[in-house]
Amino acid sequence: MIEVKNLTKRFGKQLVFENLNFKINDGDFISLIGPNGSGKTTLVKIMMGLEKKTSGELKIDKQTIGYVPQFRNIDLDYPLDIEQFVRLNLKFTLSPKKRCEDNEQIKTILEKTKLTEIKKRPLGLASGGEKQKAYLAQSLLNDPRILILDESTASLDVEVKMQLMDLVKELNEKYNLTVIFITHDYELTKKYTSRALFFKNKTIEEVNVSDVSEDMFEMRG
Ligand SMILES: Nc1ncnc2c1ncn2[C@@H]1O[C@H](COP(=O)(O)OP(=O)(O)OP(=O)(O)O)[C@@H](O)[C@H]1O
Repeated sequence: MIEVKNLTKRFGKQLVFENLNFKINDGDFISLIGPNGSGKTTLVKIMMGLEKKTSGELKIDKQTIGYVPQFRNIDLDYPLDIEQFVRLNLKFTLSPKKRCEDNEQIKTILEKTKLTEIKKRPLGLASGGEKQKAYLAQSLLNDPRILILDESTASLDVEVKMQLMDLVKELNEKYNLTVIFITHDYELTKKYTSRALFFKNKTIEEVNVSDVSEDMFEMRG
């Protein structure tokens, strides 16, 4: 569970948000929505221990967070294949036992993310959706209990977005994985998430997913 009490963040004199209060339960599929610059990324950075809070409380197990970034294209001549890319975050080891365990873990993750058949494909030649699946697979190393999708579906075709989200939903349901989905996508919010946290007036309020409307995503200013 993640528990936030009166969480406030300032950058110098700039107040990003104040007095955030919410709980996220294990297995929740949460969308984090709000206009540009409202503090979504800052909040997840604080959750991941990459940014300091100014005040308030945050209870979370930092060891168990996986992170999938926004899609960015990768050069055609990128040297690693999909499997090698997924293995990147493994710690180097000389222990044969640990190597065996790592290989098993990678095999399972490639199966979970439906990448087994294309694991030898050079990442640079993979489609946008396949690249995002490779990032998703990499984020599952070390068996995270919380998965943060930071606009991970942006710039993908509609069908590919849905495929990625179907896969994330499957992981959420099968393994009770908690998912926090930062998004500007109104339709994906409605279709996939069960709770929505909305940044408004420098704080957060929970809204019913059925009440989420397009104007909640509008650009600031
Ligand atoms: N390291 C930093 N130093 C100073 N200001 C920052 C820093 N990081 C973010 N900010 C500011 O904090 C505010 C919130 O930014 P943040 O990236 O969290 O918003 P966001 O809701 O994720 O926006 P977007 O939807 O555009 O990604 C912005 O005004 C931003 O300029």
